[in-house]
Amino acid sequence: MRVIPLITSDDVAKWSAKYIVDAINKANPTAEKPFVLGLPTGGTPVQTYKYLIEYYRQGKVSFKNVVTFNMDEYLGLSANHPQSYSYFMHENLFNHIDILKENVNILDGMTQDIVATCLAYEEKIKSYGGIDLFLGGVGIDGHIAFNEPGSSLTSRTRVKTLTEETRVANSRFFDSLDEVPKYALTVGVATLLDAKRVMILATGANKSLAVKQAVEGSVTHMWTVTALQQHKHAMIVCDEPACLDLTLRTFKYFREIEHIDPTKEYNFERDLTVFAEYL
Ligand SMILES: N[C@@H]1[C@@H](O)[C@H](O)[C@@H](COP(=O)(O)O)O[C@@H]1O
Repeated sequence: MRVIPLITSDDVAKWSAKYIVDAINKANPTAEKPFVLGLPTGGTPVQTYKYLIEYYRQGKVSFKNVVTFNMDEYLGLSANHPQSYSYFMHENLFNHIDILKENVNILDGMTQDIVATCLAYEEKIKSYGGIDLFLGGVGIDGHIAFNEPGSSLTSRTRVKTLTEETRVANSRFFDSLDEVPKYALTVGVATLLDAKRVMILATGANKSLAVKQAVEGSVTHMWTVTALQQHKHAMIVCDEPACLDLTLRTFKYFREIEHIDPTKEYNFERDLTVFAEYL
């Protein structure tokens, strides 16, 4: 696993946006062979999306030949509900870039046939030859997408019951806790592990235990993010507060190999060139 312990949450956003842009450009996607990008919602990726929009506006990237699959959606919220993940994605990214409507895939929270919807999602991902890069966040309890503690590490897209902790954490986006849905559709841990690359963003001290488990803990379904230890190209990009629970040894080790020196300005261009083999 590659751990990139940056300084600020803005560094995390810059780093991840640059990585995504470079990956898309390097793939040189076409309509026949698009770049397939997995995407999350939540507070963490918002700044990354802002930088992606900026790159697009500067003409440094096009999303015309990019196909996206979002990782999850609340069950019972329609696409135009302001708290639905579909609404979030359009507001924060899709409405501001040149992605084609038909290339955006988000699970239907209003589906009448959950099993068929989830199965079709997996099939559609497969039809594109899999996901090239899955971007994700992490919950306080170490969940990825909505794979709550105890989720099977071999799970596929399905419906999940949300934990009280997740509902409380996500209630900040709703008027009250009662309004937070109790269920969600989500890609499974195995769906994530199938992606060619997975990049998890973690910012803020409330994510530090999850980061510790992900990097130093053992693989366990109680912290589903730990499954990434079994992935060939998994990355965790974090700010300093999110690293608070890492041992100093681990922290220094990754800082050193990633050339991150807090006394100097981080050179985003250089590092992505140095690590071009990862792209
Ligand atoms: N299903 C989402 C996850 O995909 C996200 O990673 C997590 C953390 O969100 P935030 O970035 O707001 O902390 O929240 C939700 O539970």
